[in-house]
Amino acid sequence: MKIYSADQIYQAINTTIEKNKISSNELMEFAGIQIFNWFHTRMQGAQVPIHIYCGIGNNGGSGLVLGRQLLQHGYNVHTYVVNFSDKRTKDFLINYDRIKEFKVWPRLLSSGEEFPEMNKEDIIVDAIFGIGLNRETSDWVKNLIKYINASDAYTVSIDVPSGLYPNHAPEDKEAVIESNFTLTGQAPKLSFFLPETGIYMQQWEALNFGFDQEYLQSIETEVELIDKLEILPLYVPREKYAHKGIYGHSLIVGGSYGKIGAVTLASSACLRVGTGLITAYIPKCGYIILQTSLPEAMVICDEDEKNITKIQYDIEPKAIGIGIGLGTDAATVKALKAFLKTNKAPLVIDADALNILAVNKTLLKSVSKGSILTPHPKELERLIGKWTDDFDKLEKTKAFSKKYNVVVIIKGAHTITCYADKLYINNTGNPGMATAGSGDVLTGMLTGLISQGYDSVTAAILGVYLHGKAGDIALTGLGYQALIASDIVEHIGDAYLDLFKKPEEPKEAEAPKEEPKKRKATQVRRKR
Ligand SMILES: NC(=O)C1=CN([C@@H]2O[C@H](COP(=O)(O)OP(=O)(O)OC[C@H]3O[C@@H](n4cnc5c(N)ncnc54)[C@H](OP(=O)(O)O)[C@@H]3O)[C@@H](O)[C@H]2O)[C@@H](O)CC1
Ligand SMILES: Nc1ncnc2c1ncn2[C@@H]1O[C@H](COP(=O)(O)OP(=O)(O)O)[C@@H](O)[C@H]1O
Ligand SMILES: [K+]
Repeated sequence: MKIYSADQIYQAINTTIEKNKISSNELMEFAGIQIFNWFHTRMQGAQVPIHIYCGIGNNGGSGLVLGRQLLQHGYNVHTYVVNFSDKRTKDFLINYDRIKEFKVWPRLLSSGEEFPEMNKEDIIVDAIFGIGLNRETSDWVKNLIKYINASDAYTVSIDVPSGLYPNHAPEDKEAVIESNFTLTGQAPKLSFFLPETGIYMQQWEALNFGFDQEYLQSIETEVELIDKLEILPLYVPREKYAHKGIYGHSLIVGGSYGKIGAVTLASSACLRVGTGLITAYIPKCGYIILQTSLPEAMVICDEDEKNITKIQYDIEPKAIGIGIGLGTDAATVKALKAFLKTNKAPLVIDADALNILAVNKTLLKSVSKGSILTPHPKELERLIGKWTDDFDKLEKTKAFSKKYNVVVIIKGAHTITCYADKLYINNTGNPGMATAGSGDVLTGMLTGLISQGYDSVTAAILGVYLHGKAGDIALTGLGYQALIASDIVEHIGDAYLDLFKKPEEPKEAEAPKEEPKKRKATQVRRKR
């Protein structure tokens, strides 16, 4: 799914209006009705008080359309206008007038006013700011946002949690709505997926706001969200007459005394993802461990007992995963330097190999074409330096990727694959994967995918997706705490099989039950 910038969304709104010869207000009405339908399907007429906070721009206008629709259908609605400016938009004003048809006069909130009384069982709709936010909010609006956050009532934001910019970091972390559910127009925004800004919402859903589809499809975006739909065209099926030689010989270089398990995990993941052959290059101390725990793997031993001191072999690997469990012994650093100068095979560089590169940056020039770097946040910082916020981190990573012509995978809850100016945000995976060795599994998978012939960008996008999906499937029956890295390996097959499962049919709206929906909503609510 494409992720549009705020400018691109405004362009889409303007194009939709011009091309389809509709007014901006008609488009807002359409969006407001979609939001109303979302509520109506879930609430089925329940008389829970709904407090709608509307700004004076078009986000607020959409809130007023929702308010009018809810009133028309007999809901218990309280509307407020957050009067942060006297520059009200035309469509806000049209809808401000129209809600009065229902003999409802929204309460005006401005500096110095008491904030409305609310109960924690109520529902709040946040339509204060949308993507038009362009500067820090005034103190009283910030206080209102803090008041809403402290209310403990279920909060649904329209388009974005107010105070959150789609494409850069908020100046003040307290001046952002903590939303339980964000109903976003057409496609999610970049800030929904970054660790510092994604925390402002628990869930989101993209609603059809009626923007011109043809135009949306024609826009090139820098950012894409990766789900099954994006993955299916990347998958290459196996040939009937295939033999193991076709799917490549992978080499995993790593391990040191006490860290042979990392190589075992990566090698088994590499096999499970489909490599034809696998060899592990390890220090002598790992020989029996590896041959016993993974009989499918071949092993080449370094002459040293505990560390890798020379990377030499007589095989021709199609891809090499390097760095896991490697350590940073002086002899290992020397071996890595010598190896990088002669190696031509694409690399998947992880863990200590990244740390060695970070303190010997000139070595980055010797990294072979088509290589992938897989840093977790600390390793990334060592490579690209400190960043001011997550958006700055992305810019620095892009610059790094371009400078050294490498794919960089920024590991995290939403792992991001960066190649030059493009960012691919992964949407599988779960916090159960924050466990020792899960990164080693990813390294093995990526190596195995390149060996099978996927180019490095495709291998990165596909590998990260399958890794997360395997973790998600493993989670069932295990739970977050018990999931360990070997479980991810064991479910790689299921992650492949899941690609070909039909998507679940959308469930019909449930008939209203005695228990009102809002109870359910309050029970699952977890504000920070
Ligand atoms: N037909 C349509 O157009 C549709 C629009 N839709 C909806 O419109 C939303 C975008 O609307 P929007 O452009 O009016 O911006 P919005 O976020 O409501 O902000 C209002 C204005 O506030 C101002 N301002 C900014 N920062 C400020 C600050 N810190 N403190 C005080 N004032 C501040 C700034 O104006 P300024 O003062 O800079 O001139 C800004 O323009 C979008 O998110 C979606 O929900 C959908 O319903 C689909 C149909
Ligand atoms: N909260 C999370 N949600 C989804 N995936 C996660 C989460 N935390 C970690 N992961 C994934 O687990 C892996 C951890 O990698 P890494 O930190 O290198 O682990 P290790 O060094 O122990 O192998 C990454 O692929 C990362 O994306
Ligand atoms: K909002």
